Amino acid sequence: MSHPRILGLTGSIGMGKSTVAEMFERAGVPVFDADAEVRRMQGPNGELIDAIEAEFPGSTGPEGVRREALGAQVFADPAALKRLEAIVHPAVGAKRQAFMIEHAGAPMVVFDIPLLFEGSGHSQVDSIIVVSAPAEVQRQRVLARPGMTPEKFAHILSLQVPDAEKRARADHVIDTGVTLAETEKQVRTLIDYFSARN
Ligand SMILES: CC(C)(COP(=O)(O)OP(=O)(O)OC[C@H]1O[C@@H](n2cnc3c(N)ncnc32)[C@H](O)[C@@H]1O)[C@@H](O)C(=O)NCCC(=O)NCCS
Ligand SMILES: Nc1ncnc2c1ncn2[C@@H]1O[C@H](COP(=O)(O)OP(=O)(O)OP(=O)(O)O)[C@@H](O)[C@H]1O
Repeated sequence: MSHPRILGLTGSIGMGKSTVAEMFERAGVPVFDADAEVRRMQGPNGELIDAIEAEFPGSTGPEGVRREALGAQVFADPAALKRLEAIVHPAVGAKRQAFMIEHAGAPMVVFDIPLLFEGSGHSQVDSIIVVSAPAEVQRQRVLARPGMTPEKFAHILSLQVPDAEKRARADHVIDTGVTLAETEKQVRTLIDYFSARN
């Protein structure tokens, strides 16, 4: 059976992936937001709470996963991060399957996958779209976020595939170092391009 063309949307921290995903959504393209699914499943009464509490005692509470505390633990310890991913990633896969069934009739869908290159995401998509801006723009955006420090930023960057490599492996790059209107125009152009190919 044919399925909608799957556009995998990715980019490093602060490159504007969420903003661009919203632009696709506004244009009528269904978007699967892996991060949002994770947050839901890790939130109050989320289906992953018990498994995460069992593996990382004390990491959850009435509000669900204590994200800052768990993040501090797993981002400092690659083996712990692997154990968390082993709980989270299969659950995300199941949600994605349900999304595809729901939107089986659409010409194209977007998978918003922060870690497309870091994980196995690239094998699940038909085309890879990378959002990218100059490193200095990225740095300013991320450091403007509450609770972010230059050290934290450097560490998260070290866990991610470098922007240059992402761009090299992309089928299409969306420039987010420009105005929102210019970026939105690039999104429209891509949608037209994929519409014409269906
Ligand atoms: C540890 C958690 C609870 C921390 O949550 P918190 O809200 O503080 O941070 P957030 O999720 O926004 O991540 C911050 C930055 O780290 C990056 N990041 C998140 N998980 C990973 C990972 N497994 N490997 C590398 N980078 C990661 C994100 O892309 C983002 O740029 C959360 O990141 C998590 O559960 N991660 C493991 C699950 C996972 O792989 N999620 C990615 C989407 S499927
Ligand atoms: N042309 C542009 N395209 C996208 N974002 C832009 C642009 N110009 C300014 N911005 C701003 O940059 C920020 C990008 O943040 P956004 O949350 O979209 O990044 P992200 O890549 O999803 O981050 P993370 O991976 O950390 O979750 C937003 O505040 C957005 O308004």
